[in-house]
Amino acid sequence: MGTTVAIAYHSGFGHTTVLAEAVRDGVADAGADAVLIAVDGITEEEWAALDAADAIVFGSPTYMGSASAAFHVFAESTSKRWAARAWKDKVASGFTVAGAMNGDKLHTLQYFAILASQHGMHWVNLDLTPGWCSSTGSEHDLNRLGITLGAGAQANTDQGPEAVTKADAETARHLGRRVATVAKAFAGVAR
Ligand SMILES: Cc1cc2nc3c(=O)[nH]c(=O)nc-3n(C[C@H](O)[C@H](O)[C@H](O)COP(=O)(O)O)c2cc1C
Repeated sequence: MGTTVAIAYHSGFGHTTVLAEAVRDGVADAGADAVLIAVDGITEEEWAALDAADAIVFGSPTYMGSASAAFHVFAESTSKRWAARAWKDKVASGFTVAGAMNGDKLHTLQYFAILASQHGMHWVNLDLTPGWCSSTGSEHDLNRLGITLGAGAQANTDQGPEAVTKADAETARHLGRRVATVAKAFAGVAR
């Protein structure tokens, strides 16, 4: 059976969905299977897909400096799995988008990393050096926001999903590739 990466995300206005789809494309680039799960309408079949996945990538917009309320509802719904250690040794990572360049999105990624650690999962970082930090850099650079814990994006609040930049989508795609590559290496070793 192939390696499967589940992308468990919430999106209020479509920006996070664009990133989730980019992560999915990166997973496919690495030759693994991706499952997109919108956690605000999660079904029993999708819970089973999360339980079966080798890796879970968490995604949410940054709302009021943290993951959205809908994502937090989902996270709290994982407590029985936490108690059963059901997700122990799965690979994990995360991504977020905010209206501001900073917008406190690091806090959202840190929250995802703590959620993963509560479950005994193995957090995978972005592994991209910061872009857009020299006279030769630009907003078109990969990892233009210079975040390393996961993938971060900025999208104008007065625009729809088309506001997600190519650079940020490519950064999320990179994360998908990296998580899938690590999950493939882990398969049959840690779990
Ligand atoms: C309730 C609410 C809270 C927000 N809080 C923040 C915030 O703390 N920092 C920020 O930069 N943007 C904030 N934003 C803007 C969103 O992060 C931004 O519009 C994001 O792209 C929305 O993603 P989505 O379309 O997937 O929901 C907030 C938006 C809403 C609706």
